[in-house]
Amino acid sequence: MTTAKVWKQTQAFDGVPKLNDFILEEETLPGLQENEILVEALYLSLDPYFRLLASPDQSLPGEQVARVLQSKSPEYPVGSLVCAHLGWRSHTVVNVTTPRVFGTTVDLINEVPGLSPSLWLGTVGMPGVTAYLSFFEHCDPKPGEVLVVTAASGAVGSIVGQLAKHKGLTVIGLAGSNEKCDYIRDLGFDHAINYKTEDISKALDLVAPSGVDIYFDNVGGEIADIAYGKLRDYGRVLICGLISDYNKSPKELEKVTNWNKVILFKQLTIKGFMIFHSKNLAEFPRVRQEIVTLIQKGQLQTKEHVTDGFDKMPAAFIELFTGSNFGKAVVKA
Ligand SMILES: NC(=O)C1=CN([C@@H]2O[C@H](COP(=O)(O)OP(=O)(O)OC[C@H]3O[C@@H](n4cnc5c(N)ncnc54)[C@H](OP(=O)(O)O)[C@@H]3O)[C@@H](O)[C@H]2O)C=CC1
Ligand SMILES: CCCCCC(=O)/C=C/[C@@H]1[C@@H](C/C=C\CCCC(=O)O)[C@@H](O)C[C@H]1O
Repeated sequence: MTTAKVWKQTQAFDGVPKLNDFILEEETLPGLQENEILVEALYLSLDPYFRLLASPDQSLPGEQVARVLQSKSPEYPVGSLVCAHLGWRSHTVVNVTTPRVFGTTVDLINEVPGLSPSLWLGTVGMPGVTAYLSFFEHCDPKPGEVLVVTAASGAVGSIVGQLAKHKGLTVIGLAGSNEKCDYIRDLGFDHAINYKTEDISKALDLVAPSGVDIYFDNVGGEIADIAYGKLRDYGRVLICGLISDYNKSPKELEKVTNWNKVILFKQLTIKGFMIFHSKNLAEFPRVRQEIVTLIQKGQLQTKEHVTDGFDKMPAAFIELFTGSNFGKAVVKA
């Protein structure tokens, strides 16, 4: 008999999630049926989108890297590592033939010497593939252009900025502390703006006096509103995330500018991107390999914010909304 520790939500979130919105429970797991495996979580991912998807009626969402402890599926031998949407659980019995949330599967990890398997939750996983696909396939980037990216030191933003530098763009990152700004400059970003202490509009005018070609939006709200105002003719906006909105009720959302006339006259393109759509899922193996190669060549730096202990899941999740994470947020179980 295996006992699993499982985090559950006690009540609907109201504003920024609080520690008492979560409770840790225990579950006794059943024995294995055909095609089932028992896995133990090694690393669990914390992602901003949980804030919008989580509900007290459902288990808490999210991917984890886990080790197979028992197996009734020959393709998933004991000891192998998997990456899958299993939620906030220490142990799970999962049927490997049943598609999981968003049509995802239980993926075997082909370990790469020198790379921590936790990266399959970050740069080598969903956030890295998001950055790669959304930048290359939806931003139409051209050498010499100017790109602005927000949440720039984070899982998605730091990769977008580095890829844009490799492509020959001028890259401006916005981040929430001087330490984060120093980090993205070290990554090769041309300019870093601390959006908490600087006048964003003036700072952008200073570093991009001729305007911006691509705004890669991870935050939405007031910051996005300022960035839209800096776009030049044929500018592009890729809406990847809106983290500044996730904890707000509809009434609390900032009033933003009506940009329609500017979109028309400047012939701007505004696109949304969601990684877990079948077209993007099919691209994971190819893009994962491209990303691993870039890391191995030293052309892509990764940064993780690892919190030790499954019992710290809620606290580590809340940190995403205070900016206390510095790099891809993962919990080591
Ligand atoms: N469309 C898609 O398919 C996907 C979208 N996303 C989105 O990308 C964005 C970044 O996610 P991810 O890289 O995983 O997370 P990060 O690693 O960037 O962590 C979140 C960061 O967001 C910043 N932040 C938090 N609150 C605010 C706020 N109110 N205003 C401005 N910045 C804020 C903080 O950095 P700082 O200290 O700089 O403020 C924080 O560290 C999110 O919006 C997420 O939803 C992610 C994956 C896939
Ligand atoms: C829930 C909206 C999140 C906005 C941006 C974001 O972080 C996306 C993250 C995706 C996430 C989206 C999850 C659910 C969308 C459901 C839409 C629907 O059809 O109802 C998931 O795809 C993994 C992250 O990449």
